[in-house]
Amino acid sequence: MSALWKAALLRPPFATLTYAAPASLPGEVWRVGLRALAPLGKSLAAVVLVGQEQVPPEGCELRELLWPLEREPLLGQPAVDLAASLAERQLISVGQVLASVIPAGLRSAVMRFSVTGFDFPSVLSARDLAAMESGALQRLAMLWAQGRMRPIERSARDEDYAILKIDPPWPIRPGAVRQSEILEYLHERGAVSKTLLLKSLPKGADAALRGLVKRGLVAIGLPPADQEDEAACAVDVSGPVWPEFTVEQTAALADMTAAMGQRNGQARLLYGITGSGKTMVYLRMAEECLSSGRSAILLAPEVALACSLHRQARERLPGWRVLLVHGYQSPAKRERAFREVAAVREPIVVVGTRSALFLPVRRPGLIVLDEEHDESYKQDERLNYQAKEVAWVLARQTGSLLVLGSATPDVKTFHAAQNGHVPAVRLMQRVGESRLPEVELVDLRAERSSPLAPLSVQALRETVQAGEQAIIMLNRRGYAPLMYCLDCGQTVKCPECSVGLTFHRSRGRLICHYCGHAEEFPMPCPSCGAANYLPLGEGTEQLEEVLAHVLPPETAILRMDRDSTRRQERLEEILREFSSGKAQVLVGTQMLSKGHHFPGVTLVVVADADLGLNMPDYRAAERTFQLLVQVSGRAGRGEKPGRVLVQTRDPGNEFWSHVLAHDYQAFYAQELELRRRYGYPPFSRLALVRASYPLNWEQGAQTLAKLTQALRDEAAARGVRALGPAPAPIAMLRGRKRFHCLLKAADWQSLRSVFAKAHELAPVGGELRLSLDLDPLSML
Ligand SMILES: Nc1ncnc2c1ncn2[C@@H]1O[C@H](COP(=O)(O)OP(=O)(O)OP(=O)(O)O)[C@@H](O)[C@H]1O
Ligand SMILES: [Zn+2]
Repeated sequence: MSALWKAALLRPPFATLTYAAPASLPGEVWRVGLRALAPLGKSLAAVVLVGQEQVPPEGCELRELLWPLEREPLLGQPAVDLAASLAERQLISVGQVLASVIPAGLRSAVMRFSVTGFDFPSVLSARDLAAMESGALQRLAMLWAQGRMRPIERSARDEDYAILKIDPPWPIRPGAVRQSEILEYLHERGAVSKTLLLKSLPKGADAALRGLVKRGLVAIGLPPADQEDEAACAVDVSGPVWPEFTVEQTAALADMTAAMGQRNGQARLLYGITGSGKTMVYLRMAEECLSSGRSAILLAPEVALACSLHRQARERLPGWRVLLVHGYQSPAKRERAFREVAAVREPIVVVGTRSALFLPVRRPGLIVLDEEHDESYKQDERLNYQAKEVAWVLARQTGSLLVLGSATPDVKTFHAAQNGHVPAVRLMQRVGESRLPEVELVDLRAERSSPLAPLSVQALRETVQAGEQAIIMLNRRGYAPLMYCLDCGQTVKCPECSVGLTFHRSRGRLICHYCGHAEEFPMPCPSCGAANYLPLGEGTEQLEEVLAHVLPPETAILRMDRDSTRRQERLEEILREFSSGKAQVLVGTQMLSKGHHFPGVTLVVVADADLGLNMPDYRAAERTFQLLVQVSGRAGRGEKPGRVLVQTRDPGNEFWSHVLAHDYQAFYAQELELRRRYGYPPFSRLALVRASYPLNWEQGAQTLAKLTQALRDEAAARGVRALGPAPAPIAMLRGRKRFHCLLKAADWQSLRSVFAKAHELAPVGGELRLSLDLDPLSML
């Protein structure tokens, strides 16, 4: 009997089906990770071979694979194993995982082959093959073996992108509705493919777009992320000059290099304070790894940080191939990267964001996750995963070393380090002369009207007058988070979500930060029709305005938040202007806390440190601590010492003492005690079942009640604690009512079983959406 293969479908229903290898081709052709054409119903589908099978399926006809889509498998065994393990964890099929990680162009069954020999036409399509008799297929197989039949690779075509060139307010006629629509659209989403843009907007957008291009408001071309990569690759790199490593760096390198050399899948926590030279250690490790003949994967939580890491890697590792891969690149670019990684045989360096873990890197030896505590390592849309876990699985499967680096490790990671599961390597000194800054609390309670206390204003003035730089962080964009109507006492809410609309003054709009709903402002109050508003609270836009008032008039102030950096060039411009010292003051959201190295900064002000602390979330304290340490770490990185002012309305809170002392370990000890007391991770496994249904769905309450019962019964039977379902903190989002049920258990398996069972018992109609978030990061 011919061999049987398990093949994962790369399109719905994403099932794994068993096929027989056809007699026409020799058995060696078929290998794990190979893409192939397989018959499915009356059509053809692209599949990935995920393993062999011993027993034929019962009760259905066994069909044969048609033809391989490539000579060498696109995916190696590690990539297939990784997909399989993630599928198991997320209760989905391998095909679903593979379909999410393989670029679209490589999932298609529409395929052609070039053929030379016998009397075949020179080009054969997949359909032609499907229609052939076995004799013809056998002749083709001879050509395939001789390399005279090849798949025709459709090289991924670069699409034209529409790119916004100017920030609002835009110089267009008030009546230019179409143009305004295009500009708003691009401002909301960043660069998008021209085809998608025109498809999403009403007719007539084409002409309007041409008008905008002519006037220089919009450009058509490669997306900025692709341009950036090209620019970095054009940089002329000279030989690496490694600095002399510090004693701590040397010890860290020695330990981790030894662990990497054992090739048995170990992990290390690189716990190093801000500015202690962690990045330098990663790069040196990468060089070591490449020299030993294996590839290195270096991940950063955000695109801007990945770009910066990529530049440094290119500088330090000349002569090696260094690839940048992240989610803002165009599909064509990502497809090329995927093919390139699959094809190269020599060791390479892949730098990127979380999705880069799924590239089919052949022989990884080192996987680094910088800023491992960052929440961006978890993906919650489409395919759910936590990159840290995926990386850990990959490291064990491939015998690589996993390095998790942070100044403020995830409490769970540090707990694992304390228990000896993930040995910790420490860098407790800053490199060179720089010292950690002094942190002081500023009591904001007496302050009624200004977002800045007199002490902070004074410090800012002194800094600017001394020719030094300051950073002010306020983790809320826009002008004011709430618009309060003085006549009726209501605040303006999003019609689709149970949250207030944020006033964005420069755009003249009220915007929902959750769904993007926008209203022109000024407008009459939706409740009473008056127009007598009081903006409540402050956002970065307002803070920028306040600063312009209180600082000397010649002070140059920059703002960095999601609104001011919609255009990637603008983000780089801001970073450049600030690092070059052209501007003295940088205001922004948590975006500015991460990774950037500004040696001229001597003062950091945290405008509202209480913001994150009061979130309804067991991780609120951890998240706030991490943010404050990161942003404090931006001060005093040069020769001059730094100062950090933390403004709070709750100065008595014990939490601050750890921030003032930069004492991660004291914070950790206190936090761990709380987690133990309330049974939160790392002392339990947590999952959030999210359910939602449309506001006007009549069977909603009843269906939810059934689900609730099923969840509770199953949880009780398995010793899992179930809290809820209760309305979510954001009880309505995009017109859907939302409910949460928090599950706590000792192990992941029981959580999964409870969810699976509930799913089964309470059949989910089309209207009720149900999802399982394992180890949730956000409880909103
Ligand atoms: N051994 C060394 N000698 C001299 N300079 C060094 C050394 N190691 C690192 N540096 C420099 O010190 C600065 C900070 O190093 P690096 O960016 O690696 O720190 P980090 O720990 O990653 O900081 P953060 O966590 O704040 O991002 C960089 O400019 C880097 O080039
Ligand atoms: Zn909304």
